Amino acid sequence: MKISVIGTGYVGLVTGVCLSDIGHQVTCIDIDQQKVEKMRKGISPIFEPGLEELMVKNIDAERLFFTTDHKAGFQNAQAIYIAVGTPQNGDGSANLLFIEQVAKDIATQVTNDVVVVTKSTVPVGTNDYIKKLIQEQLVNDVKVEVVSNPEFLREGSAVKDTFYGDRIVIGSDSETAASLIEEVNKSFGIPVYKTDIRSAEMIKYASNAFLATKISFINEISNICEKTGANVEDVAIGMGLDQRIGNKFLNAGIGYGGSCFPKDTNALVQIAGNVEHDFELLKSVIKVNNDQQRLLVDKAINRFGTLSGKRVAILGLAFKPNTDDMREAASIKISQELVQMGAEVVAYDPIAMENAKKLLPGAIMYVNSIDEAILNADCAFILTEWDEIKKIDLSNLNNVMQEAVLFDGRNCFSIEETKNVNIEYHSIGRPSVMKELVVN
Ligand SMILES: NC(=O)C1=CN([C@@H]2O[C@H](COP(=O)(O)OP(=O)(O)OC[C@H]3O[C@@H](n4cnc5c(N)ncnc54)[C@H](O)[C@@H]3O)[C@@H](O)[C@H]2O)C=CC1
Ligand SMILES: O=C(O)[C@H]1O[C@H](OP(=O)(O)OP(=O)(O)OC[C@H]2O[C@@H](n3ccc(=O)[nH]c3=O)[C@H](O)[C@@H]2O)[C@H](O)[C@@H](O)[C@@H]1O
Repeated sequence: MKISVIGTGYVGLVTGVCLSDIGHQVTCIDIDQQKVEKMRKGISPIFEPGLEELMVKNIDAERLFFTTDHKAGFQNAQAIYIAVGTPQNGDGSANLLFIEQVAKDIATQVTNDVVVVTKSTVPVGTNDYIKKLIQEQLVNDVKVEVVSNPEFLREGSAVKDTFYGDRIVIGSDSETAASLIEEVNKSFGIPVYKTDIRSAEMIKYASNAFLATKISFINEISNICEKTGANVEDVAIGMGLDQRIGNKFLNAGIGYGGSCFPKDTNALVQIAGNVEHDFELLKSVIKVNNDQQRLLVDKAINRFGTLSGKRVAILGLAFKPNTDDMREAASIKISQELVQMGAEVVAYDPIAMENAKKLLPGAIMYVNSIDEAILNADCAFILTEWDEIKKIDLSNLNNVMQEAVLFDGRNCFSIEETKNVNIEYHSIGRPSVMKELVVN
């Protein structure tokens, strides 16, 4: 089938590439000329495992194309996917400016009957609004149907999630349009759940809000564990053995970040507010998350009294491993606080440093390895659980750091192994390990 995808970010590019890989003729459209030129050469503008290989394969097979020209990109397409950003407005609501522009692009430049598929995360009722905008501005005599097809992929495993996702949700008021999109996805072999448009839109927000709730819940439990002497990892394992609870998304840490949980939870509070529903539970989830992002800094202040003049190594900057995305990463707030307190901050991330430089305070020093970051440091903060960071040689810390004090926001190490190498180790929801004094 001939398909167009508008927007080549984490969702649009992965969707376009994977649809081409299952045999469709896909044209990806973006307004960013530089990005398009890169992608034409088979270079991915984002770091996403496995993506570039598939791009090259499908460009070579002449199934995958890139353009900045909407009209050319829409030519003969049976489905046009919308995958542009829906960032957060100042009040927390979703900003639909990119969506509105795309609706205009479609209305004015489509020349054949088409099904418009919304992948972007949009508030309940937005697909009806998109349909209205398109109908109002339509230039040619063509039939346009609208389908909601929310995306559930995770950054860092986006390609895998697209091929092996748990479900594909298709929301439509047209059986023909829904069937066409089911057909597009057939080769993925993933269970399809068809529903009405508004329910599909709500499934996306409810899913992200529920996952965020799970994280804030375990983070609250972790704070109580710290005060009562329990170990949150054992608690999470014990809880997760109950299949009604499940063992996923119970990793306590420094709170959720990323381009979606923070913005989508805020947007759902707004969506609820618009129909006079005060979503108290979700507001608490958001508050718990904001507080959790401060936790490591508080622990460090308790330990050192002041961080002024201390050399602090930050290991990991991205909001999660295997991505270069820095949007709403906990490292932003944490590094700002450290710099404000007068700490000398040295940071390392295997992939996200270039993006980090655009968002983090100018005073931060960036280095190219963990070893350089921890050299002579008074303490180290672990903010992202990259494999490389989980493999640090703990036994060497006493030799290279000023003081071997670790504040681990991702529980990368067991309490036992940190005791064995005699370092000071503060983690989340688990007892702190203090250094034993060795008397000669
Ligand atoms: N990032 C993620 O992991 C996920 C994101 N989502 C949702 O998917 C949507 C897209 O998210 P991302 O891929 O992260 O966005 P992004 O911000 O990475 O990419 C959006 C792209 O759209 C392009 N664009 C903007 N206006 C355009 C126009 N008129 N014509 C053509 N291209 C245009 C931009 O240049 C940019 O390349 C959002 O609604 C997000 O909430 C949903 C699931 C996962
Ligand atoms: O709508 C979206 O954009 C996407 O948002 C999340 O995906 P993503 O943000 O890429 O990454 P996650 O793996 O969900 O992690 C989000 C944040 O939660 C944190 N997290 C996750 C799991 C956990 O147990 N504990 C925890 O603190 C991670 O460190 C990270 O900061 C959802 O998992 C996807 O299903 C959804 O499509």
